[in-house]
Amino acid sequence: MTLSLGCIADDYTGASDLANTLAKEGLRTIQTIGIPTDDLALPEVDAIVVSLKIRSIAASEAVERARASDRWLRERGADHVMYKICSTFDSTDKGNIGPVLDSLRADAGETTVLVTPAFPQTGRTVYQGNLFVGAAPLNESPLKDHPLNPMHDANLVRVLARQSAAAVGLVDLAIVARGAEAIVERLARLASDGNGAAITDAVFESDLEAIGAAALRQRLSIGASGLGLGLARGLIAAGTVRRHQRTAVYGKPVAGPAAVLAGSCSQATLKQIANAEQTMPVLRLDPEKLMNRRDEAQLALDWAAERMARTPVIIASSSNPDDVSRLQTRYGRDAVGQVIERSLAAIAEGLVERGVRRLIVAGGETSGAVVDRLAIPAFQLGQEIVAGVPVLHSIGSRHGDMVLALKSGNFGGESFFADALAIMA
Ligand SMILES: Nc1ncnc2c1ncn2[C@@H]1O[C@H](COP(=O)(O)OP(=O)(O)OP(=O)(O)O)[C@@H](O)[C@H]1O
Ligand SMILES: O=C(O)[C@@H](O)C(=O)CO
Repeated sequence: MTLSLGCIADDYTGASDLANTLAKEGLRTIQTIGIPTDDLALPEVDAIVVSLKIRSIAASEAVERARASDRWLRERGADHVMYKICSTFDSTDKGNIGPVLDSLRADAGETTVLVTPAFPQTGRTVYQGNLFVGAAPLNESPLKDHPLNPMHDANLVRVLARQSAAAVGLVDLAIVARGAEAIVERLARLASDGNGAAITDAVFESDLEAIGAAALRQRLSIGASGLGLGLARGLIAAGTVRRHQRTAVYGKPVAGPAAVLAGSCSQATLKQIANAEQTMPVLRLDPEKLMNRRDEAQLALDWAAERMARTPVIIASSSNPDDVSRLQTRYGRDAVGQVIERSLAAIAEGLVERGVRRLIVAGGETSGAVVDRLAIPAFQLGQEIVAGVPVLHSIGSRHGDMVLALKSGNFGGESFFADALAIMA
């Protein structure tokens, strides 16, 4: 297999979002969970998205895993590697976007790396280096209350400069609007001024096409799904990849009970849970009890077992920002995140042991914990449910064929869970 594009995603929902975009644009794409073992049979593809769970771990470990994935992808022929970050630039002053950028840039021998989290389809745009979520600057959006990485600054030039060892410049919209050549010239100028990265404005898909064409002149780029769209269109326009029709469904339909697990505390997920509560049973886990009682997961499984032969069930730890911060003050942010992720992963395993084969998970960290526990090695891309969330068909799962949807916390409309279950039926 010779890859035309290699991608490394810093979380699993982000990986399926990017893989969905690439598949939609005509690239044969699969999502792997980490670096696959040599014995995993993979189909012939144009792009692989290696999913890592490195958004919120120690920077040194994130760097090590990203570098190993980068080496693996390049050994399989990928000339260009995209590092997929969140469209809301989820990170802290310690990283991990800056440290990973610095190390991948050094490995690729690049001078100034193009960075853009813009993804206009989901309302993420960048202007004068400032990230907007819909109409709100990042620091006024719900991301200001994120449980792991609250975002308090919309100016990404500043945000990235705090994380990266190198200086950070800007390719502004006026330059992007002039096209790929103008972007390449600006990057060369920023390189000669000593910048290691360039936040790049983008508002419309045409901006992303110019950005993709410019990025492909280099060996590395960093961004969200919008950048993936630009790279895919650039590869097809250059004739490097032939456009393939997306195959919507692989294999036989998967039967068996369906369940939803939610660990995301985003406003979008909270609304989706409230909406689903009108039509299906929802178990709201008590996070305080999850922190203290070992049998809480077992109780949730007993609750689900009584219902899931008749109806899909939802089990959620999600709370509003005030409750999240109370819990974190009491037990510490990392401890809370990890204990709840572990509990939801244990519940996922118990559900699958009881026959669940269709599973929706809300939240990137939560999805990482669940998919790791289920030890699913890779996914084929199925139908798109909403922008950024595809149906995923397991490859090589020890539980037999499964279909999953890994929903980024902020994605999807209020009826997402019912809509997804209908498509996954
Ligand atoms: N009630 C709660 N109180 C505090 N933390 C919680 C609670 N429920 C879940 N968590 C933790 O909050 C974090 C949510 O992160 P996760 O990545 O799953 O969702 P998200 O950030 O909304 O999604 P995405 O990364 O896809 O945007 C997880 O670490 C989870 O364990
Ligand atoms: O880019 C996004 O917003 C998502 O794919 C994501 O990474 C959320 O975890």
